[in-house]
Amino acid sequence: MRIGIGYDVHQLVDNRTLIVGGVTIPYEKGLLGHSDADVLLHAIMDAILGALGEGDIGKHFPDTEGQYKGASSLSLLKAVYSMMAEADYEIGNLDAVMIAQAPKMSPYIGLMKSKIAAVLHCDESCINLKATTTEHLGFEGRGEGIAAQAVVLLQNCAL
Ligand SMILES: Nc1ccn([C@@H]2O[C@H](COP(=O)(O)O)[C@@H](O)[C@H]2O)c(=O)n1
Ligand SMILES: C[C@@]1(CO)OP(=O)(O)OP(=O)(O)OC[C@H]1O
Repeated sequence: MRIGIGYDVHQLVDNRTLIVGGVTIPYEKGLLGHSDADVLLHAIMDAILGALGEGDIGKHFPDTEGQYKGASSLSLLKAVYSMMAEADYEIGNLDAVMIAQAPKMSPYIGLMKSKIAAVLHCDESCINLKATTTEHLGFEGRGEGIAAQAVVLLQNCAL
């Protein structure tokens, strides 16, 4: 078994679509990034890459490369899943938290879980997603950005 953690932050700005956990969420702002800036999927990918001892998403999908401009983070997650499967690992369980004053994430968590489970070829019961505000404290609390943290346990499926 191998464990990994991931953490990511993206700024909330005007004129961007808000995509979190592979789901488009109606909101007045969206996250800024080279890719679609899906902060939750970025934290999950970093956790998986960490567990594999493979660095982070910046190493595999550099933001200096045009091919990742506007990239769907679900497609990047598919590439991370391929690395994981190639190394004979499967998801044991994954736990993640989104830190956002707004919007309310709970209505979208079911759909996020189904999209992530489909890409990672695991049962939805292996994935736990949650959200918290910071009670208006800090950059998340001021609505300037959204953060996400993830922890993943990988199991060796060749054993
Ligand atoms: N962006 C968010 C933040 C929170 N939630 C849900 O609300 C609950 C209460 O949040 P607190 O920060 O006041 O603890 C939290 O447990 C989440 O279920 C949310 O959906 N979206
Ligand atoms: C996802 C990548 C893809 O170029 O770009 P960003 O959307 O800017 O996201 P970040 O969390 O800064 O990670 C770096 C890159 O891998």
